[in-house]
Amino acid sequence: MQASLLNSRQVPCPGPRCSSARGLALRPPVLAPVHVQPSILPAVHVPGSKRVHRRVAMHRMQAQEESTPAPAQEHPFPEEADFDMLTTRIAEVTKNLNEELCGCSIYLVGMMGSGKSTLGRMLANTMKYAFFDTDSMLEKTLDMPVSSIFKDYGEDYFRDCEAQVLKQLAPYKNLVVATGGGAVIRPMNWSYMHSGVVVWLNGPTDLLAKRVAKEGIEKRPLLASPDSANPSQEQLYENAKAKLDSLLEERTKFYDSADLKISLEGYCEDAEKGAPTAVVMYRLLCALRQRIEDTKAERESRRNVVIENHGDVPSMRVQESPLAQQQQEQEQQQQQQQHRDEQQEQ
Ligand SMILES: Nc1ncnc2c1ncn2[C@@H]1O[C@H](COP(=O)(O)OP(=O)(O)O)[C@@H](O)[C@H]1O
Ligand SMILES: O=C(O)C1=C[C@@H](OP(=O)(O)O)[C@@H](O)[C@H](O)C1
Repeated sequence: MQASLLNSRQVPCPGPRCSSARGLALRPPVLAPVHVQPSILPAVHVPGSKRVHRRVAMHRMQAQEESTPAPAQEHPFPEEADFDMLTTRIAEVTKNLNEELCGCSIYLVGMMGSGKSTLGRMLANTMKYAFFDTDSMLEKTLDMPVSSIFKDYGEDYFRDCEAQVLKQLAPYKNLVVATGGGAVIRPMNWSYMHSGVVVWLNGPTDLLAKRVAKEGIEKRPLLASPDSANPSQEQLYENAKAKLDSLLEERTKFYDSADLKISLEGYCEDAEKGAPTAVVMYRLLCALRQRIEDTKAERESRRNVVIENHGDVPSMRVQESPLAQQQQEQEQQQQQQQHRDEQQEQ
């Protein structure tokens, strides 16, 4: 089965794109944001004999209702947090976030069961972004479940298709994309995902195994065990845990390349269930905001080069930024004060 690349004419030109690989949320707003409209979404041309060519449906899902209140937290909530407080905090941290991100897309990566699809929908809804799930896009395009794609065509073919989907999404802004757990293993996919911010949802494998065992592994062919046709819940969990452990070992080096790493761990009495989706989203939003603040401060503190035109030959001079100047002044004042204190002591 040969992989055919998507005809480039099918991908709307987004304008010049920054090729820098890391921290794209922080990239200066050189681009006019590209707002995704369902009607301009590209058709995904997947490789292989079927050559299915369909318009990709838009999935702007409603946020999943979180019925469980947030559990008591050590971090980020100092005290017992209730759902109202969490909602308020989420609203606070989301304020002006879109403008600051300049529509930068968010790519969720992580192992199976880490909640990429669940969180992705909620995040997209909160940020007023469009949501895409690469597995669902492939299933719709090929008109078959992920497990059948693996069974009938093999994992390589699935990975080729997955790469095509990511390539097609990369030019767009204002997206939350839930990727498949193995998308990270192809280096090329990183070049697509780094058109946005890549966020790793990182949780312990026993938590992930519990979730996928509960859900059933039909959607996740890599977790299927050849040993038993009708596995018990416990066998499902054990098989899933063993497989997830070995996959995580292989993949950690890839996940480590993400821009942000968000913990799924729960706290206190709900520890074994992991943090509720809304709490994970709050952590993610805080991390995004923090990254933006850090970058702003870093930019501010950089020296500016000033070209001066005194006479015939322009000369170049390095000028401190206002923030750096302020810091220098403060340091000077502190030194002077220290000097005065020392003199007084003598
Ligand atoms: N924060 C969470 N708390 C409890 N269950 C969750 C949470 N996030 C996801 N789940 C459940 O875990 C399972 C896997 O979630 P999913 O979003 O499909 O993960 P992924 O897309 O990463 O494979 C689903 O049954 C989902 O309802
Ligand atoms: O980890 C993986 O290699 C896979 C994860 C799955 O997606 P989820 O992570 O959404 O379960 C799906 O893409 C496929 O079964 C392969």
